[in-house]
Amino acid sequence: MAEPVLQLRGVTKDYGEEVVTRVLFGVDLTLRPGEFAALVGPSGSGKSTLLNLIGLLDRPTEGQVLIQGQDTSKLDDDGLARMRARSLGFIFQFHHLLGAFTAVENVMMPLLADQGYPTPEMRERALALLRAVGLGERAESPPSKLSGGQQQRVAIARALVTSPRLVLADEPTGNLDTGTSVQVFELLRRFNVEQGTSFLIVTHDPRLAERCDRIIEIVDGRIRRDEPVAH
Ligand SMILES: Nc1ncnc2c1ncn2[C@@H]1O[C@H](COP(=O)(O)OP(=O)(O)OP(=O)(O)O)[C@@H](O)[C@H]1O
Repeated sequence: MAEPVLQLRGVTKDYGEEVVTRVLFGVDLTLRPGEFAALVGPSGSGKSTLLNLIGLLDRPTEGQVLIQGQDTSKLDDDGLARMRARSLGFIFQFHHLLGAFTAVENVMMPLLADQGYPTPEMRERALALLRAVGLGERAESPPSKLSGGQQQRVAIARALVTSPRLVLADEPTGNLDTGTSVQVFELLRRFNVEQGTSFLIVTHDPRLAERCDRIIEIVDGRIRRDEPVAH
């Protein structure tokens, strides 16, 4: 069987120093290449905390996070940053596009972070992604001239420009109306099917969760349910 893109082994997370609060309790989770999974659960249950650990933005108190088989607890901060740039893509509820740059420049940013200076190939790659999300004509527009759904499509192009093996999406449609949400969601699904990219999508919307192949539910810092969705 193909190597998992993600493995969590006994991951716990505590916050605070004098008063310690445990928010994740020994979470085990495996995601395989091409999986399209929803992460659901009540507010405060630990979804964002878990996503931050998987995204290598924070370290677990105990346990291990393996990305493509590599134990990330062995990496220093530079190693984590490289792993993040090479293997992971991020999509947030609020897209965090940079207002002073055009759409295509925003999409190029993760490539720049890796290599340091822009090249014509980077621009071509970013344009190809913008065309793939239906925004080839808007490449030179600043984010402020785009609708909410268009801005989120630029953010998706930016997340995918490095061909990550795993994309982490935190409420990617939380800020959009229902029709636009479905369009944005279908776009993620298309990349999943066409490129085999794995997705882990935090959502509060049960209808969107039901469109995924697997639903992982977290309650009070523990996985309470993890099952496939019958389509
Ligand atoms: N930096 C922090 N310091 C202390 N406590 C924190 C910190 N971040 C989160 N928490 C606490 O950890 C728990 C889990 O929070 P988390 O943001 O992971 O939940 P969530 O499931 O993502 O919630 P929501 O759906 O509302 O975004 C909450 O009780 C929260 O108050």
